[in-house]
Amino acid sequence: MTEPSHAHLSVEDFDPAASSLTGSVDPAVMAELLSIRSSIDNFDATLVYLLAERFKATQRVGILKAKHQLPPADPNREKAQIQRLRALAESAHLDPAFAEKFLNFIISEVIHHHQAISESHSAVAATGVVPVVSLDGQGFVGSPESLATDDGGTNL
Ligand SMILES: C=C(O[C@@H]1C=C(C(=O)O)C=C[C@H]1O)C(=O)O
Repeated sequence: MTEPSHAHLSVEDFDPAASSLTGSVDPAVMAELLSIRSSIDNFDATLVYLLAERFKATQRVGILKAKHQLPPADPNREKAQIQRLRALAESAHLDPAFAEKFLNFIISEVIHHHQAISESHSAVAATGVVPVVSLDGQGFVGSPESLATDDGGTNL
């Protein structure tokens, strides 16, 4: 049986030569394909790091909003961001519709995080015992003591 795609694997387990084409393609073509794929793998790694940093920043915004009872979403800010991203995409020869969809996808995830932070924050204010949802949505981090700090216990 093959591993389910969500099984926890470390970076070292990645096989850059994994392919459904192995053995059925001219070796020179395969070599060129693998060479281009190694750049794709670097881009994908960079995207993960960039997204992680962006979510760290938006988590700080979420904590600030929760502390000051501000709404999770800011539609006018989003409109301005989308206009800018569409213009940047055009100048970079990237499909602006794709850029908009991608940004909206990320923003909607951020808003979910902000709602969760806000709910945790209100619950802690009321009871002093509800922990904070982790950034990856896989569980909880922090405690009432850590929430007393500006970074929600994340050391941001
Ligand atoms: C991060 C913020 O919260 C939300 C998420 C945004 C984003 O991911 O860029 C933008 C606006 C808000 O709807 C913010 O208000 O700056």
